[in-house]
Amino acid sequence: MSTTKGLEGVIATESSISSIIDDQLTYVGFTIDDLAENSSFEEVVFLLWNKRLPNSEELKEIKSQLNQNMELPKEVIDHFKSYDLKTVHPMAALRTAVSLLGLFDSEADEMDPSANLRKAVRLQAKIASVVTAFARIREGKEPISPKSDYSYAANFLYMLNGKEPEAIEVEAINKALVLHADHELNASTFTSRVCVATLSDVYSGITAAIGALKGPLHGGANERVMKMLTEIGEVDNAIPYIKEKMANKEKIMGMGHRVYRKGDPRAKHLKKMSKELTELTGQSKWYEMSVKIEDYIKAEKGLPANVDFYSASVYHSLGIDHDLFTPIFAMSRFSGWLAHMLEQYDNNRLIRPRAEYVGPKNQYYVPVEER
Ligand SMILES: CC(=O)SCCNC(=O)CCNC(=O)[C@H](O)C(C)(C)COP(=O)(O)OP(=O)(O)OC[C@H]1O[C@@H](n2cnc3c(N)ncnc32)[C@H](O)[C@@H]1OP(=O)(O)O
Ligand SMILES: O=C([O-])CC(=O)C(=O)O
Repeated sequence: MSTTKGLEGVIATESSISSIIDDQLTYVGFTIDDLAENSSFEEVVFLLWNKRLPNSEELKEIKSQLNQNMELPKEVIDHFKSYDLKTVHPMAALRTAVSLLGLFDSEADEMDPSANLRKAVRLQAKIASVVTAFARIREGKEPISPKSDYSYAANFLYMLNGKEPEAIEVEAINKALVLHADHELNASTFTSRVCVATLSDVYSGITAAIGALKGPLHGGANERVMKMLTEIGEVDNAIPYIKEKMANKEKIMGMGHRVYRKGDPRAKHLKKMSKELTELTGQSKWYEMSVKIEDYIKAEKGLPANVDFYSASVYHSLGIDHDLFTPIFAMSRFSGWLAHMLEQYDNNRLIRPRAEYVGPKNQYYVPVEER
């Protein structure tokens, strides 16, 4: 047997959801550039779950289904209120809340495709409410109900801030959601597929995937990017700071990727938004700092900025708490996880690779009193 550390380059499944070929990302054959410029997040959700774009009736229907399912059970709200949330990371709260939501879903263990699609709608709808309810409750505020005529992105901002969002804010969140929705067999998506390949339920699959996304080598990097930018503080400090990190062999968050070599095609959209929003809010230093870091790491290590890098300054410009950055990623990636789990159920086989044993051999048991 031979091993590939981190399963690099291993083709573990067939999928017709998204593809990365020659640094180009597509969802069901549509380029990410086309979707980022033209589509709504709801349209992308439909695309990933049905593997085709919706017509206008179907788009209206998915929007209304998502809106109608956003309300959370009172028990989830009460659960949040029963903790001292100041010490709780929102990704941990989200992981717990999804598991809890499963207890209120009478179809949680139903396995037929239509039941799984209904659960997908309920889960996708409720995650925006979970993230925003958590954010408000920890500030001592009451959660806000969604508006039936708002888009998914607008409702997220409305439920978070309690005021009508500006068009540019909605556009930024919508685009970020489109860009993060799916990404082939990334670590959290693989986790969700491994979980449901045992024929476990989608709540278990999503809970496992949230755990995988939380880590700093994956979705957790966006929060760390903003921590780094904040530590740097001023544009002139950027390169000395990065040089020191690299001399200490520390990784620069938001840089590098397992699959992309030349560049992450999502990053340019976030970079453009970062420029616009930081200028608009008089905080262009975050964008300028980010560009300096990106150029330096590219020149020194040949590593590209990934999707997490510029999303940090985008969300910061929208006034969003830094520890909510990864939950926003999760909110979008729910759609991809659900698509992959539906695909896995559709053509399932248990995922069970092998390990090459490298531990000691031929040992003899010695009774504990003689050791
Ligand atoms: C949505 C997402 O999940 S995108 C990724 C988000 N994660 C991050 O931004 C965290 C920072 N980046 C990283 O840790 C990595 O680039 C990963 C995890 C994304 C990819 O990792 P891998 O494919 O396993 O690459 P690996 O960690 O083996 O790195 C290969 C080489 O590049 C270097 N490298 C990779 N990323 C970075 C980085 N961000 N900063 C500095 N050096 C880096 C490694 O030190 C290593 O160098 P060496 O060969 O001299 O030892
Ligand atoms: O594909 C990966 O390894 C990580 C990533 O960019 C994502 O999940 O969006």
